[in-house]
Amino acid sequence: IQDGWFREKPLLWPGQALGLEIKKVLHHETSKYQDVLIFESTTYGIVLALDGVIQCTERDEFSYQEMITHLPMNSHPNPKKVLVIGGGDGGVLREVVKHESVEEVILCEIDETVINLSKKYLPKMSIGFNHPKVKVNIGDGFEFLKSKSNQFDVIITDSSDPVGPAEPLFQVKYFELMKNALRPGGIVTTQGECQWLHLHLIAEVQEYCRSLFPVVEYAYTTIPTYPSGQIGFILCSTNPSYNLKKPLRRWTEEEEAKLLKYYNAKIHETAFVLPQFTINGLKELERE
Ligand SMILES: NCCCN[C@H]1CC[C@H](N)CC1
Repeated sequence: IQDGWFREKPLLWPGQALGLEIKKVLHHETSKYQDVLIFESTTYGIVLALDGVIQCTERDEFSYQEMITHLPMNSHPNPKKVLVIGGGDGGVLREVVKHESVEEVILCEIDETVINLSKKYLPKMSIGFNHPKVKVNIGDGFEFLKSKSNQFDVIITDSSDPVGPAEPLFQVKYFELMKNALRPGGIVTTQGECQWLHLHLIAEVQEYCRSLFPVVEYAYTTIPTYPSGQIGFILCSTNPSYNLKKPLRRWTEEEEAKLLKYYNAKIHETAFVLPQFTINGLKELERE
């Protein structure tokens, strides 16, 4: 923070940094795991930053929360039991319970401070915690999964970046644990970083996911306050017949207008359409 601006730490995006003008700093503390900053910006509403990296802003969070949730959920025929790893701001929970089929959603977040501060300062996201179908478990998602098998239809890993507390959530062992925790026909989706910045990481994660799942796809969404204005998702399906790229289920256009601000059945499909540099880049990296 300097002269009234927050400048993002170039954690995994060297040489660039998004700036947001600060109206008021609301809270700043060091939790057990990370530096937690919440400030009111002049143009993006309230902002949550962890270790100097923007996690969500009120103005554009819906893009990420809706896409990371509805891409897998609408690719599954009847998702009843859902697990969210991370997601301490509550935004993904708010989206998961929009699906009638859901009977229970468990959220496993390592840092309780993030949940408590989201409940205090991010009510439009933390509203996700106030639903009867929601159960919260404070702990390490990696450890949580070790004792789970054949339990979930969809697992969503809504994590920060692979530096700091979320680092283990990008390793092959973690994907093996998620696969084991899925019911037959289950689907996994993880925060998959950005095609403008992280093709190496995307190629590496896709490679070991392909050794575990018959279907592995990368999709992305546009979101102004994430590095390079985009964020991707890696989706893995245990059922080879699922074509993740077309929604198996969908809301009507009227329902979409009422329920959603970013996702819809058409954008579900276009999210998987990649620019040539990404197609070429991932192919070259796979050959290495
Ligand atoms: N619900 C919080 C989403 C966190 N997602 C990540 C935050 C940090 C970004 N560099 C990448 C996405």
